[in-house]
Amino acid sequence: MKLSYFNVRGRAEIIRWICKQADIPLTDERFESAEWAEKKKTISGGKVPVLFVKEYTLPQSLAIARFVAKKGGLVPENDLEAAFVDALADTLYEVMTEFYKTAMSEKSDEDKQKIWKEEWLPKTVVPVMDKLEKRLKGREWYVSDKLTWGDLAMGVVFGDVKELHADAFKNHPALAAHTDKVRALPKIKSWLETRPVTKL
Ligand SMILES: N[C@@H](CCC(=O)N[C@@H](CS)C(=O)NCC(=O)O)C(=O)O
Repeated sequence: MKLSYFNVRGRAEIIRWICKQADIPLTDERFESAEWAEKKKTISGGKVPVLFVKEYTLPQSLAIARFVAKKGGLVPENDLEAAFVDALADTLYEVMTEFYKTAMSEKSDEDKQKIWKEEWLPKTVVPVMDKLEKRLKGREWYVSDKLTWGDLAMGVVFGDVKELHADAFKNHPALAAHTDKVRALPKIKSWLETRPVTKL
């Protein structure tokens, strides 16, 4: 299978993590923004990420993530638990959509940092962190009694948040510990050490 996306973590990173954790071979095709106009013409739907699988081109990051997670045993067998993982992924997707709105704007880097710190973090991220913190107290994994792709999605998002705004985790010790634990999973740790370094 081949994943095609810009040379950023963005909406593709969760898919890359799932494939690493589940040992699913994946060609991680990346392209630069300058190549996009030409590339876009070749992709029905004109958006990325897409997964090339057999003769198909599968769009939508969360559909792709769920597809590879199922293959890799990272979706709970219990339907209700699986739905809670989906709900968690949707919540994190919404959090990141707010982040990308600013990232893609014409604002200066300085203004973007200010908006993320003073608006996005307190208004969008912290209310979600509060909810996650409550649920995680006394639990090893967020939904199920074993690791799911929802935990990986949390690791992707909150790892980045923690690097940017470590202070925000002072009141969220269970979430901080969960983030560290996910990022210390041997296959994830190795990916973090070797993945291309990109801004987003
Ligand atoms: N809901 C879609 C969103 C896809 C999307 O908007 N992708 C952006 C990059 S993150 C894109 O292709 N932008 C270029 C364009 O629209 O021309 C998903 O999660 O995959």
